[in-house]
Amino acid sequence: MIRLEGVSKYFFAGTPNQVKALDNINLHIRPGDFVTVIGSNGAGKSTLLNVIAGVIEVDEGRIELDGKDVTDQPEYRRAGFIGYIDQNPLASTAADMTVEENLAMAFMRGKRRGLSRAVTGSRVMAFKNALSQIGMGLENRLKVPVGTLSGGQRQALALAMATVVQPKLLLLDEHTAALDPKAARLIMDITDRLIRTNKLTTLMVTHNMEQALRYGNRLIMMHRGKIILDVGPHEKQRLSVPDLVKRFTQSSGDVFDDDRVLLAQVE
Ligand SMILES: Nc1ncnc2c1ncn2[C@@H]1O[C@H](COP(=O)(O)OP(=O)(O)OP(=O)(O)O)[C@@H](O)[C@H]1O
Repeated sequence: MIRLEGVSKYFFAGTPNQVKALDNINLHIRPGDFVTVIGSNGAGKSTLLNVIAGVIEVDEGRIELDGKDVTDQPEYRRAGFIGYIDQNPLASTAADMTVEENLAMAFMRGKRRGLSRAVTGSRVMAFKNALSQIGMGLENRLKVPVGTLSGGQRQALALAMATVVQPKLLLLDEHTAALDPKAARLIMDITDRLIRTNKLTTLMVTHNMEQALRYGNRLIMMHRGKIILDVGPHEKQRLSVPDLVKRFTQSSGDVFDDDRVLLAQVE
């Protein structure tokens, strides 16, 4: 489904501040995989999602989606088949547009027609259907400006937008991190249900190790631009948070230094 071969990404290349954010990444994600991604500060997790989405160009290596080389494909072309949500509810939805206009925009992603033709009767049915899967009653608030919704409702809408047209791949970059704990749990439950029901192939970055262990069928851990741990469903089920911290130290030779990750365990 998605395959990364020898992918590297540098920032400030050729300067004293050069950072190798991705260091020869090889990764194969199979259809229906729900992969959680965890790692230390600046490990390269967001960069990994960004190169897959086409937001950032790679310096070395290639990216294949469904056997097709998409390495040089721009972000707007990939947006037609990749859903992407980051942690900022203000960025994932447009405040001055209504719920249905936001969905219309998402529905038109990767298609050629103009936005003006987007909100039609049959599409409203599709929007209502996507929103009712979320289960927050937003299907009854289609005309409401998104700026009046809570952060949790906006991330729920972002999930509906990312899935109103079934994406080949869903990328989630700490999409619950900016929410209060109750809203974060709700959005995570909705996310898990959507992924299972629609069998969505998903890559989810989280700073919460418990979340990384509880959800998905595979877990990868990153450190300094490399994947240092890749565990499948059976091993993942048996791992605890202290096991993960220990495995990090064994694989990296470093001490786990991300306070957010460690503090998240007592949320
Ligand atoms: N646009 C950029 N310009 C320069 N350096 C960048 C840029 N984006 C990321 N980096 C650097 O690349 C490295 C990887 O960053 P990235 O954001 O991918 O890590 P991360 O694992 O998501 O970190 P965190 O969990 O702390 O958000 C870091 O050293 C970071 O400072």
